[in-house]
Amino acid sequence: MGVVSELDPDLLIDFDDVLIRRGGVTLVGPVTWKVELDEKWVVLGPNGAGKTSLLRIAAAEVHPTSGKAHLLGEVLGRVDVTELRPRIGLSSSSLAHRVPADEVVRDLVVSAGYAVLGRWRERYEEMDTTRAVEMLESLGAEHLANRTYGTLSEGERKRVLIARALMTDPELLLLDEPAAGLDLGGREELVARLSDLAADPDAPATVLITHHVEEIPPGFTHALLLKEGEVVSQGLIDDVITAENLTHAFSQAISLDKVDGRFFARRTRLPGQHRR
Ligand SMILES: Nc1ncnc2c1ncn2[C@@H]1O[C@H](COP(=O)(O)OP(=O)(O)OP(=O)(O)O)[C@@H](O)[C@H]1O
Repeated sequence: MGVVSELDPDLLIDFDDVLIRRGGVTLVGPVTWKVELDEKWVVLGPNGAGKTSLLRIAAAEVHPTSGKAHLLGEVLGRVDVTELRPRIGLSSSSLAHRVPADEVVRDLVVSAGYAVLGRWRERYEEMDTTRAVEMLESLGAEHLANRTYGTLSEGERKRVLIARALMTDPELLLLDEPAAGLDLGGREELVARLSDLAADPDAPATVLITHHVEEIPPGFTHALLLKEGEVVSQGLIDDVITAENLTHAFSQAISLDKVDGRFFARRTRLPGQHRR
């Protein structure tokens, strides 16, 4: 009798009580979380809440200490992660720091398909180069194709790394704090590009980590809010990103506005509270 897979192919992330523990300390979890094919998620929470730890399971970089993690219809722990990883596009600051300064942007993007960084050895196919330029175009960065990575601004680097993450036509796109370190113009440019991506029916399911509600691109559909490793709330974005939930997660009285699909948060001074 054959083994019938019970895994739903439309579920790209299917975590059941996943938890990561190191040295007796729980970094994140238990988290039960499902991300479907057409969903765009934001993972939000204070410093140290466990966002990157959770994303590292989704990137097949670490296995949970306990719980079950299904990724792209495969069971983490039973699948060869080297086959899984090309199906997942990842942009993170740890990756950004590993890129050699003299890497030419076009080669950096093309090399994603070969899972190499800082190695220009193969003669890449012309088709790959064409696709790399298309990916750069989709992030408004085609003019940077011939530049070396070390000469780019922070904002340009972020856009180039997202183009690289999209190069393999991944089923799942993971973006760890893509707007960190950007100035207002850079942030707004990136938010607009990610909003365009969210509206593209061919775009992969996406998970974006951020600390700031202002960085949530319009069109993102769902949110997961973490505090001290645990889920405060998760689900449709407007149900999760609320003043009440943010107040709880950030342990401060937060008021929230939504204008033209964008969120804006600030601390509310409680009655009788004076500036110190
Ligand atoms: N290898 C490790 N060993 C011990 N503790 C760790 C390890 N990696 C992370 N941590 C701790 O786990 C907690 C969660 O870290 P994580 O990086 O996932 O949080 P985060 O929400 O992404 O934080 P930030 O917003 O500051 O980037 C933090 O307290 C961190 O210090």
